[in-house]
Amino acid sequence: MRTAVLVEPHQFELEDRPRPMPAPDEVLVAVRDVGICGSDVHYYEHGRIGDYVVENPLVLGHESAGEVVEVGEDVTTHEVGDRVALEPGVPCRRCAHCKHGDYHLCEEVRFMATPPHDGAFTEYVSWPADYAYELPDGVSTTEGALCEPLSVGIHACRRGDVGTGDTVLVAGAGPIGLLVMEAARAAGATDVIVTDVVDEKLDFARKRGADLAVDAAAGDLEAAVDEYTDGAGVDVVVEASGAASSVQTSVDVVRRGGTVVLVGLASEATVPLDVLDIIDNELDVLGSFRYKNTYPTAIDLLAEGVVDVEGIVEFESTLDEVDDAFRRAMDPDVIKGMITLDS
Ligand SMILES: NC(=O)C1=CN([C@@H]2O[C@H](COP(=O)(O)OP(=O)(O)OC[C@H]3O[C@@H](n4cnc5c(N)ncnc54)[C@H](O)[C@@H]3O)[C@@H](O)[C@H]2O)C=CC1
Ligand SMILES: CC(=O)[C@H](N)C(=O)O
Repeated sequence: MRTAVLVEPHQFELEDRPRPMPAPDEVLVAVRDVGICGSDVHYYEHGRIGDYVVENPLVLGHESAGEVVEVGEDVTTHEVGDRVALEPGVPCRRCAHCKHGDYHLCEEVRFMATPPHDGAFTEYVSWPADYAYELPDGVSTTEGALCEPLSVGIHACRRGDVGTGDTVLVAGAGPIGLLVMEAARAAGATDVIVTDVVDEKLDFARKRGADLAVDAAAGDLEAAVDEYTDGAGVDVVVEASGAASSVQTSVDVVRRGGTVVLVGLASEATVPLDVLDIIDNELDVLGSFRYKNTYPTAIDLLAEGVVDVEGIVEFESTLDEVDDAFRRAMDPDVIKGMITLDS
């Protein structure tokens, strides 16, 4: 099977690898769509993300969906021909976190495209059946692949307890921020303010229904939020830019008693933060890491037409064009690229 392998930064090789055999509890999936995530681009450019270093050739891609072509002997839940979205992180199922229900915090998780685990830029993936979610008619495999970043948005909104009538500020209009916006609307937020520092991203957010889109670099964000909320501040901020300065700004624009959810991975591990602001205003400042139990929700929201994810895809390429696709995805103005396969 054709597989795009990152052999060193900025260099993919298309290899012919043996097709995997499904284990008894797995399904073999012919991959149809794989999103290019910011983390894939980061590994492509730098060969590492923090402590995760690409020491051996790695298959990238963790936002994937496809069609079941074979089922393991113990699998009773799936049939050949089912279209499925693959949840890319499979936990150990035995540790305290797994037993507590926080399987996304499992330290033994096997997460696609995170060294040393291969991802989905390949023709076939064999994956545990219970992490392969059937897509109903009407939900495309492109949407199935985008259940992954949508899940990040759903989990962040659950962490922030976003609810009916809330005003939510989303910092960063990349794919994650835009899908946080979708998840916040689905959770009942009536007002969504989006910030970015790139005009094209702000325009894109406006076109996708942001009530207010503000340039965070222009220096008047707090005033803009004050004006929009009559001085109250927003109920929830979801920080999805990863910009260090945006962490303090998030604390500045949330209302007293409100919640700040940190999703963006700040490039500097320590960021300045006025702790008195947090105490005096009794803020909840929470981390949000990946997701748990979100795929069924994401698929329901897509089936009901409550969220739009395909609208963030700006280009599609084939596996043979993976190098070009990654070069294109490196453009800061581009939101999302997809690799499509037709094996
Ligand atoms: N916690 C988690 O589980 C996950 C975290 N992430 C992180 O979430 C962040 C967002 O991911 P993507 O949307 O893929 O990244 P992205 O880089 O495509 O989007 C970030 C956006 O923030 C904008 N930005 C930069 N500085 C800003 C500022 N000061 N204020 C407002 N916006 C600003 C950029 O122009 C860009 O549009 C990244 O840091 C990523 O590593 C991504 C997936 C999962
Ligand atoms: C941080 C990322 O972008 C990636 N989706 C991951 O969950 O590791």
